[in-house]
Amino acid sequence: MDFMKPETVLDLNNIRQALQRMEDTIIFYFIERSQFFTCPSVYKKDVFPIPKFDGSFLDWLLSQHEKIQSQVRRYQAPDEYPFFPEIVQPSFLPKVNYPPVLASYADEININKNVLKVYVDNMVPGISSGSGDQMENLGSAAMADIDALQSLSRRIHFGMFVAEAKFRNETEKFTKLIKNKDIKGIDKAITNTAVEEKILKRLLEKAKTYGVDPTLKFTQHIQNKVKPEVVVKIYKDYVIPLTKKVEIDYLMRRLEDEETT
Ligand SMILES: O=C(O)C(=O)C[C@]1(C(=O)O)C=C[C@@H](O)C=C1
Repeated sequence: MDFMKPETVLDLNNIRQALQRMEDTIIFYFIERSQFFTCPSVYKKDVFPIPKFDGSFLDWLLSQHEKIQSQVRRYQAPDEYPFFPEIVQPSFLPKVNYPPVLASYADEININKNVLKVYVDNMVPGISSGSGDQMENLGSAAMADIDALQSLSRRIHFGMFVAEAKFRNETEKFTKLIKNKDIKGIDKAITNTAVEEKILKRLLEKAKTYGVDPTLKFTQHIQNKVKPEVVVKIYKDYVIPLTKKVEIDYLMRRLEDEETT
């Protein structure tokens, strides 16, 4: 996939390959996060006296990262969406002229608030090595969170490329569904159960393999760094449904944008 060549970005096979590659990244970041306890203090507001900031320690650290990363053009890339759009800064680097692939409103579709919430509430408890705070590891846990969150966000917002490719492949069918505001119909049209099942099967194998020291593979009582069933459940309950939400949010507005059609 090459963002300078739109035809490669709108090929559903290429998009699925990119999503498949992201599974590796996400599993490895979960493995990194699994070294630490849940560390609830990282996610609660007003635990630490952060100067001039209203939010949790993670909100602060992530927003500071985004502030810097925006200055090296991270959020100009069509596949990157910030958690704190209000903090994004202009870059001193020259602008990259990405050829438009997505509709002009794509930047307005940002479900990172949902991503952050399900990550903290539903993913962290499953991947952490224990419950409670480890005061000496708060920074390390939050840094691992940032990596995991950014890779999850990229995966989920990739739904827009999937949606655009599907719209172009079956423009008439989607135009009708969108005109009728038929959300259920759109949901059905974008769902491919066979693809989802394949993803979940592959994740189970990947999590089993990546989470074990290969030199211990043939010993008894091997311990996975992250429970493979937890990774599968996270994808089944949150990652895939949120990707579909992005696809639907994007498609519902697709007729606003005549130019890209
Ligand atoms: O590959 C697709 O067709 C997608 O829409 C992506 C995805 C996913 O999140 O992986 C979501 C919905 C489909 O049912 C299958 C897979």
